[in-house]
Amino acid sequence: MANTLADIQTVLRIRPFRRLWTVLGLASFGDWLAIFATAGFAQSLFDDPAAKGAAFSATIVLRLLPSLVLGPVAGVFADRFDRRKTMAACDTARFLLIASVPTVYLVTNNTAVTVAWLAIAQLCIEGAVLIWSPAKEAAVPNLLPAEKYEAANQLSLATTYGIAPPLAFAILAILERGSAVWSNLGTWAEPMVIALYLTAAMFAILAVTVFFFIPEISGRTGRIAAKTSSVWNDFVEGWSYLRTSERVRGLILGMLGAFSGAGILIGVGTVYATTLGAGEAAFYTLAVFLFLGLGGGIAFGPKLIGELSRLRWFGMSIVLAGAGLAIDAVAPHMVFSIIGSVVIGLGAGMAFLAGITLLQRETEDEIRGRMFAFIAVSARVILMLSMTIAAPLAGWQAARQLDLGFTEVQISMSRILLFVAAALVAWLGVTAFRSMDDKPGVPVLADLWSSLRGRPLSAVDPIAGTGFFVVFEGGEGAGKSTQSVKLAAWLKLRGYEAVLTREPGATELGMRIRSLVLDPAPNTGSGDRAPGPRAEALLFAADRAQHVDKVIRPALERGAVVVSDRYIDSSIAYQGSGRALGKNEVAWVSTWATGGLKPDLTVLLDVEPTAGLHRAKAGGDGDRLEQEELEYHQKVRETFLQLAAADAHRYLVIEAGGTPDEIAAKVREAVAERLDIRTQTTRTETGWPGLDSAKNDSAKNDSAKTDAVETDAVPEDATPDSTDPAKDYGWDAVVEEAGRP
Ligand SMILES: Nc1ncnc2c1ncn2[C@@H]1O[C@H](COP(=O)(O)OP(=O)(O)OP(=O)(O)O)[C@@H](O)[C@H]1O
Ligand SMILES: Cc1cn([C@H]2C[C@H](O)[C@@H](COP(=O)(O)O)O2)c(=O)[nH]c1=O
Repeated sequence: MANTLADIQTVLRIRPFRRLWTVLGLASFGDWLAIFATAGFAQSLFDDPAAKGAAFSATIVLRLLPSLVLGPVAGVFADRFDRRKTMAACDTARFLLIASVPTVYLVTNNTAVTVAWLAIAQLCIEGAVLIWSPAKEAAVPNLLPAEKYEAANQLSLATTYGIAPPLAFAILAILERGSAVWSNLGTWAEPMVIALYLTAAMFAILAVTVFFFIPEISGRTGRIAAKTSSVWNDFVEGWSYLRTSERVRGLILGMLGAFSGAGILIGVGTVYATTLGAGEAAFYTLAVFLFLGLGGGIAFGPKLIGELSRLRWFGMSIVLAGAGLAIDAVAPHMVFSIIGSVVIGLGAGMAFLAGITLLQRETEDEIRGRMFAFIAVSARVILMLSMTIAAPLAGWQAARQLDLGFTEVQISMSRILLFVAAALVAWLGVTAFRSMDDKPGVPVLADLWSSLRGRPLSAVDPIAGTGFFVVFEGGEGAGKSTQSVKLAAWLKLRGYEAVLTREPGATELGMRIRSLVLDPAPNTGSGDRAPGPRAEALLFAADRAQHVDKVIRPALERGAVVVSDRYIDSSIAYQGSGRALGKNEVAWVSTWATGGLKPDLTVLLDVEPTAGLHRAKAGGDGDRLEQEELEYHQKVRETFLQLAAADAHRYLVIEAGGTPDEIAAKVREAVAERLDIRTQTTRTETGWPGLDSAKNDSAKNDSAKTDAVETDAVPEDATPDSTDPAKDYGWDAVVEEAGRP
């Protein structure tokens, strides 16, 4: 998934996209030229410096205003009409409008008329942009396979924000510098007049290119031909879609959060820069680093995060931008502010790229235009609002010095606002993460770390049922089999469907694997019959994959309580640590093998290895692993204890020196407590007949519940299926245990 230059080359080899990308490049270039050429042209109409400044900002503001009026319906155009014709029509409109501005000036030679027309033209140009952009964004996915969207977006963003603006500025600079030469030719040769005609010509070329040379843009996967609903219905449909799609809502929320942070940052920027005591240029320096971070995030983000889920990446990037804002808020020195700005840029750039790509992927063709329009408009409104609120507030109240001992920090309103922005952005990032997470239950940092190394943790395969999964772990002879049987018998007697199982060897395939890995002294003949460490790890993982697929998952889906003698932790301890293959590596293989299935409770029976081995071997030689050195078993024990300490909630550690019945009582207590929690939360949704009947029984006779193991018989309908090795395992012992006086 991580993009390389090769991905970008592949994308450019797709002809319709290559043409659209060229169009996009020209359009962005034209847009930047149009913005600054019209603003520059407005300035040039006045001599007074104050009027010049006002004219410049007024033209920019005029461009933002239409989004408030036209914004809500702009996306409807993109979804309702042929996108190619919509784009060509908008380009034609931009050509005519931009060309009209210098023409009116040249024809009337009247400043008032020109200014009035300029204002009208500006409003209309922005209207055209508002309709053009969502049509373009929505068209991209129809020209490319989904896995190429990200590379295409990298290319588009780099063109729009990296190549087009400097080119536009360079053209304007050349025109200004050369004005001495061609201004003698007449008013028509004034730099900004030429710039506007040049821009207009660009849009004429675009209209022709889009209309005649990229027919694929018209090709829709949606239901354009059958559209009969009204514009109003389309508008309402866009809003309803937002309400129903949690992922798209999370995406939009996250993006708007990032824009509000950006607005506050821009609003307080200049005042904040003064608190750093780094001179006038501080603001511009920070802006440069912010944009460097932004470009870095867009260009290298996908490569950096490797295989991380894009849905997770989006939320994380926004939180990263929030962290950057927090760094800026507390930075005692310009160097820290620069670091903060780079971090903000990185986070924002990656969030922007991930956001656009995900929106293209997650939204259906017929609604996509409205979603892009919604983002474009809301982003503008939020940017304007946060800037206008933050800017005047930033200067309110003088800054105070805070002495930290090693350095002094200025506490000012601008820093407080930055902190508010940081908290807001981080909160929205977390909210977006939660509502979009495609790997619930998979630890975030471990997933990030594994993804950076090219091995993302697998998403947990969901389980439909409400079963409960208990695992016994521990070294050799710790008493796992003894306790598994006792627990299964106790559960059966309470009316649960208890499935007693083990690793390795709970399935037919597993039995074969068991003899492959455990049979002692296989080093006969060529001497390579004993599995090497990696083969051993993979054999245990293969046994586990089969075990989960054929025994554990189906049982949990039925609502049974699964009691397993060993599971993943044994691999982590014996192969990861004992064989020194790496605990994380081995855990990753097993997580993949099991689809991320974790036990609800792991009972670790901790036994000193010498004592355990003595019990387990019972005078014999033991299996291949039991024959390992004592040091090996010490490492195994330590690893089990470390695993338990790292997740205390999921583990019950019992010192295995007590009598079997004492240990069994502790296990029962822990299981009963957890099963009660489970039933309280899930019973009304799904029911759990076994448990319900047990509960009813216990309501009738509470004392019978505690004495059940001693007095009840194993229910008849719980007879195991003799063709299934998992059910055969230990069954006789369970029956015997249940009938024990
Ligand atoms: N609490 C205990 N105290 C003393 N002996 C015990 C205890 N629990 C089990 N044993 C005995 O120790 C031996 C090994 O017990 P068990 O098979 O249950 O252990 P295990 O952990 O499953 O062993 P393995 O690792 O070989 O599978 C058996 O003979 C059993 O009767
Ligand atoms: C699941 C699993 C097991 N082992 C080892 C641990 C024991 O030595 C044997 C199993 O014997 P038991 O009498 O059935 O307990 O296999 C392992 O090394 N890795 C594993 O993942």
